[in-house]
Amino acid sequence: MKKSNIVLDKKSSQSNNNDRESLQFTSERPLSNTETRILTGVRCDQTQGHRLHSQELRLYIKGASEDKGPIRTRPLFHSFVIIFYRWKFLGLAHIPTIGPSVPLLSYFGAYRFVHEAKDMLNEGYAKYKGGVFKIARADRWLVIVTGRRLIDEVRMMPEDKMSFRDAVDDFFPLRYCFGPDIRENPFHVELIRSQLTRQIATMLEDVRDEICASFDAYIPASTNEWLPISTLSTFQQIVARVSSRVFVGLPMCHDKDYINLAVMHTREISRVRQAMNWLPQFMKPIAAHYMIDTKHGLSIGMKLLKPVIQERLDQMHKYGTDWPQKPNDMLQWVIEEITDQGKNIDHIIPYILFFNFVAIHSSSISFTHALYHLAASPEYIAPLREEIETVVKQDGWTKLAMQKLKKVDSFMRESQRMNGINALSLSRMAKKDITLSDGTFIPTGTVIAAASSATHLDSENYTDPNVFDPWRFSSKREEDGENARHQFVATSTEYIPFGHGKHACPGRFFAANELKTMLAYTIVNYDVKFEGDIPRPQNVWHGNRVVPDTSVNVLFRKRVV
Ligand code: HEM
Repeated sequence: MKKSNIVLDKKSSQSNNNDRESLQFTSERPLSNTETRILTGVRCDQTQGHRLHSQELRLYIKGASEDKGPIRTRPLFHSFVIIFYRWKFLGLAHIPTIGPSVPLLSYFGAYRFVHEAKDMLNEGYAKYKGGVFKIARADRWLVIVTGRRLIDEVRMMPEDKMSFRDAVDDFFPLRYCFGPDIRENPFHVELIRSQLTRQIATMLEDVRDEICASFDAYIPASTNEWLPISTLSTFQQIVARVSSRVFVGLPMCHDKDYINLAVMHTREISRVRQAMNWLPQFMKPIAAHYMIDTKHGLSIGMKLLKPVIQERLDQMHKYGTDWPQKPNDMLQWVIEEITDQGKNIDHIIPYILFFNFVAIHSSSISFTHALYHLAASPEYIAPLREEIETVVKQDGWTKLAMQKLKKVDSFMRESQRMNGINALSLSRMAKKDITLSDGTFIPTGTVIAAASSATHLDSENYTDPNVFDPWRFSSKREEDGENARHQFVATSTEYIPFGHGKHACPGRFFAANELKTMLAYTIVNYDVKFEGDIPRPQNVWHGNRVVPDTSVNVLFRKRVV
């Protein structure tokens, strides 16, 4: 049953000689015993803003306790209630649970979520679509919102009501991995949103150049033999190099130690993040201290990048804001911002490592997902080749050409719909008590997320949702007025692999151009198929993360033109 928010009116307050205080409240609606206990144990102190002796706290809450007399809490019971409910339930008992909801047994639910997240999310979606359900994680409950209306509602909520940053911090404590700057001084989001996105057209030639060089280096295929490639690890390296061309420029993007740092640091952080999800909040700082060697990553980054940064600072000192051959990359933009803020160069490295982290994993997984569809169904190659060759002949490898590649765009979008990188999206933490439009009460501190995989496989949103239809979106784009809505980068309440709303991925415009160029390059230069001609292997779920099965190889052969 969904419960609305509770509004309490203070009726009277009395002090006696023993410094005891008794308060009387009335509530708008009858309360359950659980709610009464939560209020008795936790909330009243905060609501009134002054300290009360809990064992003397007398609450008369209309409906719940009027026939039983005042509720008296005892210190031990009080502490138990605080720990038990604040930590585990946080007033979420009214939200249906997938898996056991009894406090200690909920750990089994958390364990099950690691191995069977797909089944649990599908079950919750099928039962409560249009509403919410909750799933246990070892460290807290996660409330899952479903349906277009609630997704739209979450996307529109301002940061002071539903915080994206606090949710990210909860899922993944950025400060332990990158230091405090990313959280406290998040100028990088605007930098990606404006500078990087605006410069895509200028940068695409470098991107394509780096794609050619890194494919040659990592996929040395010939025309007469099939070369097996372990796709995800290979494309982590390729994406690291291609992105680094834009993030730190030449020659650093060719430096093996730097690329190694970019890939390994990203992998390490993902590994730690998974492990940390098993720990209660209060243990995370302690665990982070032992599990994450932040300083090591930052100090290697500093060792490698310091000479480059110093050289650029010298140029800035000599020439001011512009000089011949001034680098046009993210490192330069971060240096300028940090020097404008009057900070020293130690503050630059965390941002560069963070860019690697957000870009490399997400893009290499997304690319591998799409490549698996291509390898499983080589019949898609001919129409894609035809489109690419026609467009590139006319417009070269430009941003305009990428815009015109509607089939390639549709292929990527469809792959992202069916696979994605995460079964959850739009994570937020409630900063205030909120009642959603379906009547569900979400108490302060609750972490919520939208069920993205289930949304993408809902037949109300997509016809034959479980079928990979590479031209699903390019066909729609042919219809009047539908062109923009079905592009790879377009988000909506039915399409949330990049999130939706204010915090939708700011890097998606760059990512889409990079991934489309990589896919188009693969298609015109190689034939691909699975080793053993197997069908596309099922994705592997690690909790809510969705990755391609890395136990299979894709075979590459240089195309005979
Ligand atoms: C295919 C590749 C990518 C995918 C699937 C992806 C997905 C996402 C998602 C789901 C979010 C959270 C949105 C939300 O919960 O509302 C996000 C946020 C973010 N992404 Fe991406 N991303 C990708 C590539 C990139 C790249 C290449 C960059 C940087 C150049 C980037 C930078 C960011 C940043 C900075 C945020 C946080 C935004 C904020 O703080 O408001 N992403 N991304």
